[in-house]
Amino acid sequence: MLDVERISVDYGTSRVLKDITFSVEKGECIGIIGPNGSGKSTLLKALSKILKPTSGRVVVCGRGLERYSVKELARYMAVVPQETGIEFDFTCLEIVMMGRNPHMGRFEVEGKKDMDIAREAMRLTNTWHLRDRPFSGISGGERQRVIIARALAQEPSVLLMDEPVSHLDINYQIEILDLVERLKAERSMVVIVVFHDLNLAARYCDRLILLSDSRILAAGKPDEVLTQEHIREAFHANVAVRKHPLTGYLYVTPLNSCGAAEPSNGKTIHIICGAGTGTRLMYLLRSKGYNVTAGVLNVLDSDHDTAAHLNIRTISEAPFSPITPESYGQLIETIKKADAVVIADVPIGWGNLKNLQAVIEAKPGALYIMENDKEKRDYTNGEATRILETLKASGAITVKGADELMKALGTF
Ligand SMILES: Nc1ncnc2c1ncn2[C@@H]1O[C@H](COP(=O)(O)OP(=O)(O)OP(=O)(O)O)[C@@H](O)[C@H]1O
Repeated sequence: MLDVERISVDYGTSRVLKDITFSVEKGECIGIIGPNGSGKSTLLKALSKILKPTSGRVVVCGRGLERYSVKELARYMAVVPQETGIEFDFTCLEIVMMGRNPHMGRFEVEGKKDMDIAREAMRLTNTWHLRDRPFSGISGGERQRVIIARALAQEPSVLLMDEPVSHLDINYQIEILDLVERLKAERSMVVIVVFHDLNLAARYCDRLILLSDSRILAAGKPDEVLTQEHIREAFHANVAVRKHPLTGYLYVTPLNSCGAAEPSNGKTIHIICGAGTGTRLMYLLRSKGYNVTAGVLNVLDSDHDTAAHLNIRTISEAPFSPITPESYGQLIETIKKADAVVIADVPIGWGNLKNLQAVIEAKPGALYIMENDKEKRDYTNGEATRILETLKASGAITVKGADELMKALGTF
């Protein structure tokens, strides 16, 4: 449907896009992502004939872009630009009706069918109530929706959008992107969208193209492209990438430099945690420059996942498996080397009992036990509770939550 064949674009002597190649099928949504200045808008301009590539070509419906007149192309392709550049005082309905121009003959005036299509486009984008308002007198978000309505009124097979929801509030972001997703499926449209928001890109795009340094750094399904490594390379940013527990879509959380930075304050803290009890703690400790170790943790435990994201050395066990003697031995050694040990607010079941026994055996120099106010159920017939009480009696400091622990460590 749309093929991009080795296009390169220069502005003067500077090459902004190098050898870009990809294809898009009907009913597919492709997200173009990348850091500022990586050439996303330039790529959309090259795809829509606003700009002629220095080399390579774009093929739409089996025909080279150069063989389309502007009007002809507009019957296939609609563009929602970043800036509209409309300065004259048209009403919003007039703006949307402009989307019908490519479908009309030279001396034809718009008829009932055109009006019906424009009205429907305005209804879908919730802009019909703005129809008589001057385009220059409405808000940025309203304008963006009117421009999207104009694009829909073109009834395009290919829809190109440059940051279409950047001015929209959260409700309209979702409403417009849901609408585009629906129309893409119903009308078998090709949709290509430039996104700055990586989470929206992951949610709405079938495939992503990550631009960096004028070339395609990665292309594929969102989980193939949105990896920690790719994001670090393209954006120089440290992020955590996970599946959202509610939606199942990937989401990207920026972290500060803690995951990448080398530990800097010379102190090592070992954390005994599990089921998310250590997540915030690991993050806080790493961001304050501590060398952090963790475990024993089962692979698939959310704390294990966090430790991996933050480059925290972890003693790992297979999913749902008990602690082996080897891991237990490693844990004893690790605790002995640490300046302090923190027992996070762990669920006290058989899985963690050996971790607690290791603390008794290894006798850490400093020990902090995190607890909340809730009464905790002990699934070990009281054995884990007895260990915790023994540890408290022998000088462990009890703290409530990660923030209080950080304060306590300030004096450590
Ligand atoms: N008309 C122009 N003349 C010269 N250089 C340009 C022109 N337009 C863009 N550039 C440069 O080309 C590079 C790519 O710009 P482009 O707008 O395509 O990037 P982008 O990825 O869309 O950026 P952003 O995320 O900031 O919107 C930038 O370095 C930009 O300064």
